[in-house]
Amino acid sequence: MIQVYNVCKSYQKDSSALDQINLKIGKGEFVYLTGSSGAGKSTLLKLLYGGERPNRGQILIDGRNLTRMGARQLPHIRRRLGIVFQDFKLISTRTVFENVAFALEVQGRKRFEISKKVYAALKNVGLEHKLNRRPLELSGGEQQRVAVARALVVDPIVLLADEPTGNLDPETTLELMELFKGANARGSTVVMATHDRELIRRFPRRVVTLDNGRVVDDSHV
Ligand SMILES: Nc1ncnc2c1ncn2[C@@H]1O[C@H](COP(=O)(O)OP(=O)(O)OP(=O)(O)O)[C@@H](O)[C@H]1O
Repeated sequence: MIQVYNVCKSYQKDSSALDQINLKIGKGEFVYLTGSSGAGKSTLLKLLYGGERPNRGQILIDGRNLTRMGARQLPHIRRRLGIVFQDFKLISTRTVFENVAFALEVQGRKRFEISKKVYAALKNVGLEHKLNRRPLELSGGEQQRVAVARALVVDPIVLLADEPTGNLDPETTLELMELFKGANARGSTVVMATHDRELIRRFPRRVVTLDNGRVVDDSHV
């Protein structure tokens, strides 16, 4: 589902965020990306959804080469991905409902279907009673759950999540992991960046460890 070949990324001339990354992630896998702060986890996720472009190398998602796609083609593949950003990226002028609905509107889904799916996605994260609120009226953890609902509502082929449990209490973290496991069981390939060793211990899966922009370990725990 995800193929990364010899990928290098530098933001500045003399330092590299990612150096010669090679990675294959099969359809339906659940992979943690881990490593210390600055190791390159967010950068790798950004490359996987086309938010940044590599300086060298190729990235294929579902057989399609992201690195060869122009600005016009990229949104087509992105619509099939679910992305949970580290800073949520919710639209502050829109309600919770509208934020989640947006992902389906760009797919051209019918109104009735959108309402049904958005309500179900918000119920899934326990926020159906806040659908008319705006993001800034919610706590950090609630905003994160809206971001998760928005990512899952499209039944993504790939779910990319950057520290999705960062602002959550232990109980909500477990609930979120159940949501991710559910999406994975329904066929989404999951790649999740996390620092949380305890989480990995509780839900053991494949772990790719980055250090200084390189893959230093790739194992199943
Ligand atoms: N927009 C940017 N401009 C310049 N350098 C950047 C930029 N984004 C990241 N970097 C650098 O790239 C390297 C990798 O950063 P990245 O954010 O991918 O790490 P990370 O493993 O996700 O860290 P964290 O766990 O703290 O989120 C770091 O050295 C960082 O300073």
